[in-house]
Amino acid sequence: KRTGLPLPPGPKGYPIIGNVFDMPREFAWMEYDKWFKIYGDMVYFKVFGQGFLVLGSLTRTNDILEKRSTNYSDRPPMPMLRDLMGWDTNLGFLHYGPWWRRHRRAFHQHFHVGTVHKYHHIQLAEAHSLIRRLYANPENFMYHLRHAFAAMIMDVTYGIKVSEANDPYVTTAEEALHGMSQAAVQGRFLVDVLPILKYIPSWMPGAGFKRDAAEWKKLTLSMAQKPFKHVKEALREGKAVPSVAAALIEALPHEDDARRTEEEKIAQAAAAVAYVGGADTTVSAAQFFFLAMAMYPNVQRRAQAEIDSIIGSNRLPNFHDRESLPYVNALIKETMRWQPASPAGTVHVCSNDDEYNGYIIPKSTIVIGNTWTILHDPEVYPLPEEFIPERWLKDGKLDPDAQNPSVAAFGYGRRICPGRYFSDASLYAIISFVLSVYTISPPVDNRGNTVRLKAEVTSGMLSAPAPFECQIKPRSNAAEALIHGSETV
Ligand code: HEM
Repeated sequence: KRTGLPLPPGPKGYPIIGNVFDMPREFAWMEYDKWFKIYGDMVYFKVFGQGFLVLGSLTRTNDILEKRSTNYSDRPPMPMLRDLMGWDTNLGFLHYGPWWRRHRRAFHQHFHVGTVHKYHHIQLAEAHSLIRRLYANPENFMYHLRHAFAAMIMDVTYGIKVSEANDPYVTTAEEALHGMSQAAVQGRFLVDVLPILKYIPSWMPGAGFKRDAAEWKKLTLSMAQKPFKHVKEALREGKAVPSVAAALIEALPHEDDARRTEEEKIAQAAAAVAYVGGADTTVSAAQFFFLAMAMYPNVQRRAQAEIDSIIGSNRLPNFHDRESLPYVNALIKETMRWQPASPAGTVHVCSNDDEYNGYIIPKSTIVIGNTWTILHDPEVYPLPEEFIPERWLKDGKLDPDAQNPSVAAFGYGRRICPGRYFSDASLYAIISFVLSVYTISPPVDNRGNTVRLKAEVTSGMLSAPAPFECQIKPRSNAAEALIHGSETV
């Protein structure tokens, strides 16, 4: 209140505890969506003195998170994750500043829009393995999608071909990610509210969180160190295959150089974050695609008709075909919009007191861009709950004026997802292959009736479809031949 300006509007709270009872515990993005209808498109609330500002329109995210991004690109302190569980080198959690910038640069040089084409052959090969696995066990499609993305990212990042099941690198990464998602739930660990607790000895009663954190930390470190070490050794023995980690290691200063240790730390972290950033998000988007196909058969038929007319049934799609498949591209955009994997984005922090539109936004306010609301704005996307790829098309082509889901789906400002181009290509490979050879349909019950599927999602930091069943059947004999064939590109 130093400037005399008011705080933005929001639910009235109690002294000291603030809005602790209003703060949504589950499906926060839906709750915020309701608040915008009451308080307007920016809502401020406090929990134990910590201010939160939730933004509910593209105008607000553009004005605040994009145009003022120098002041809104920090992350909150996360004592449990960062100080105790070893996630302090993760680009996504780093405080904004020169150290973050160095990590971001290291990552960006291997995942920017002009370079991701180098990984297309890996993405196509893994999409092919996916359609083979779907043939063998279609009921495990959710798992197969996870495996497909893990295989893509491990090959691209480390040149490691993961095994079909129980791969040690993948198992460690998945366990580390599980620990991270547990600790990322706001309010789950008291140490995140009272950071001083991180100093209490592990043996003390009530310090169970420290013992848990120590176990999780082993996984976090192992996830980053082991595959990186593998590449270092392969390089030393002259056996390394091209990979992001190999390129990062080869660009390091000489072993005797004083800068080496620090640069190597950055290289190791930049490689590891690819799995962390991409796994849950891209996989969730691919799973939503399966759900959409099972719910919207006409959309699926139209996409398949396009593929059949452009590609025929004697080969699988490749990246050269992409421009000629506007409907498939529209379908990918609609997947990102319909059920965004990150519906409440990732929190940003305001570094210095700011004034905006007659309001004060105090330093340290946690700012949330509510992606769900932006991508479900009925003025921009009529019937937002429905899956309608046609909304992205005009005269049979992608409509350049349609508001792209990437205005919100990948976050905002300087922290916008640097893996978005890789993710988009991964989804294209998976979606175009699956549509070419399979028909996805809803399950049937014991009496042979079709089960009506609904778009039910999980809650948490990220959103994925709640477990569902569907039928996945080859479209024809020619499709079966493609599934078992060896041709990919
Ligand atoms: C559907 C797929 C994906 C979605 C929806 C998604 C979404 C996001 C979001 C919302 C953020 C936070 C942005 C912000 O703070 O405003 C983010 C950050 C990040 N993403 Fe992604 N992402 C996806 C795929 C990927 C992939 C495949 C990778 C790696 C190859 C990746 C790597 C990262 C990294 C490293 C960050 C942290 C950036 C930073 O804090 O500076 N993401 N992503």
